[in-house]
Amino acid sequence: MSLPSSVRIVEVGPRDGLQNEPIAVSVAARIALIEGLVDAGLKAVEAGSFVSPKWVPQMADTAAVLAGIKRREGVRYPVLVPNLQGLEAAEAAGAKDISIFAAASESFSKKNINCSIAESLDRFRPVAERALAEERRLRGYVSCVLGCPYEGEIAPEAVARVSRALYDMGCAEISLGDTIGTGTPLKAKRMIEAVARHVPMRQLAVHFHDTYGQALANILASLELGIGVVDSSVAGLGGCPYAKGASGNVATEDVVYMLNGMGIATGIDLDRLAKVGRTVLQQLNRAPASKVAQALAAKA
Ligand SMILES: CC(C)(COP(=O)([O-])OP(=O)([O-])OC[C@H]1O[C@@H](n2cnc3c(N)ncnc32)[C@H](O)[C@@H]1OP(=O)([O-])[O-])[C@@H](O)C(=O)NCCC(=O)NCCSC(=O)C[C@@](C)(O)CC(=O)[O-]
Repeated sequence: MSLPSSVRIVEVGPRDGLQNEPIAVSVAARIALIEGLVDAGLKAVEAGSFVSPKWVPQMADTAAVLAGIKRREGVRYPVLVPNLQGLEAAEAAGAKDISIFAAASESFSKKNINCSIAESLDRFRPVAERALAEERRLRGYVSCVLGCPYEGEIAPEAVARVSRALYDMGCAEISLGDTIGTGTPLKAKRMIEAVARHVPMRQLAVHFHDTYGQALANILASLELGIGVVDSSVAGLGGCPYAKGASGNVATEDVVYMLNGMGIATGIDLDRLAKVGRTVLQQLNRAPASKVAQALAAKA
């Protein structure tokens, strides 16, 4: 079994986590969350999204969040944009890292961004061209890679087609999203193998939600294939407002604990991370989804 010596974690809590919370978190608290995560050692922290506030009100004020954080050398603060309007707002806010987001399921694409997959790719092409011309780093997301809340099973080839299209647009990294967390390890492996026939493995990231408790097993299976980038969310916050029943992303605490135990470096201080998680959970008035966070809280 071959495993990487280090894994790069992309923290998505301040975006994927908070976008689904019924309690709106203040700009000051969003800034403090991002700063706390960077203090804990995270080198990529998704800061928010420039989407329609009618669709996702929790992400309004992302410009104010970007204006408020002290940007640190060597840390990336990616933001999601769905169209040129979003890119313009991201440019004005000084975002250097842009993420575009498509889906492998037609129904999910329509529910999430109000257009078909083909229309979304046509919409993303000029966004990608402009972002790259401005020397911004581009990340692409593919949602519903292991199942769709509206269509059920999704064929690995459908995921590969959309991933390839995003790669051809110049995405430096493609994140494969198990939006509703229905994936299991062997299915995850088959899907990644199909995508890796079109996109180099080193440019793939995995993004598992933990709805069915399969995320860590899926991550381990992905690492065995050569994946080196994992998305996760502090305290297991998260979900997608357009994927009913989708629970949180895999908790960053759980991923770091597992990787620490396997001798795989992440550069993250688990105790500091868990503290950041406890603070945000207090603000949201919620219990942690993370088993590791619960265990550490019991000891704190
Ligand atoms: C894509 C649209 C905008 C289409 O929405 P639409 O209604 O078709 O857009 P439109 O172009 O017809 O414009 C309608 C209104 O939206 C405004 N608008 C248009 N664009 C923007 C923008 N960028 N920023 C701010 N406002 C915008 C526009 O100005 C107009 O305002 P009005 O004239 O009515 O006042 C909408 O569907 C949308 O914002 N969707 C975002 C949904 C979203 O953020 N979902 C969560 C992120 S994806 C995810 O979580 C999955 C992921 C990435 O984590 C991976 C995984 O786990 O699967």
